[in-house]
Amino acid sequence: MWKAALVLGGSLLVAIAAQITVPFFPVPMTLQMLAVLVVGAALGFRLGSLALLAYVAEGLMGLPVFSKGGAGLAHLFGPSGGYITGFVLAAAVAGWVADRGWSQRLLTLIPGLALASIVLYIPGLLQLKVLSGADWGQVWAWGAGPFLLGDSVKIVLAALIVTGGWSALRARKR
Ligand SMILES: O=C(O)CCCC[C@@H]1SC[C@@H]2NC(=O)N[C@@H]21
Repeated sequence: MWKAALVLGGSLLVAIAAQITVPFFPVPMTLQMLAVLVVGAALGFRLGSLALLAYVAEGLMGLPVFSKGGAGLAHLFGPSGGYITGFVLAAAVAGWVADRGWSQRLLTLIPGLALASIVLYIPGLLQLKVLSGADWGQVWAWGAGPFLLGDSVKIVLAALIVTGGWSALRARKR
């Protein structure tokens, strides 16, 4: 029961983060990546992946959980939809990293979350490339360049939130 609550709670966190946007074209700046990394690293591979699969299922059922209240197959296969596929993969990688005990220390979690973020970008950029037919320079300028600095901050923030959360839990148990 509590596992279902964690999965649904994780998907809700990503849905809320999707509504905090800065309108870049054709891919918006959002807080989803921060939420995805926190959910994956906090819940681990199995529950983290399930939370993001639940998120995608909610969007496909018509709930306005994607960026700017988006939903449905058209959004998933639209210009920013590849990143949504990437979110599932990134949560899985962040969870895999956590399952190895690397979410206890910033020194191991930050590189792990950076790897998850690279994995997130692969389907995002590939889908943008296929849909737009633009050259890779343009795809990079639309889909990666404007976000690299902000997303680096999100990686560090996510690592601070997760390691801080575990420290607080350990302190309470003592
Ligand atoms: O439409 C959606 O719901 C997905 C939006 C994806 C936005 C991507 S995630 C990686 C990069 N960082 C951002 O802040 N925006 C893009």
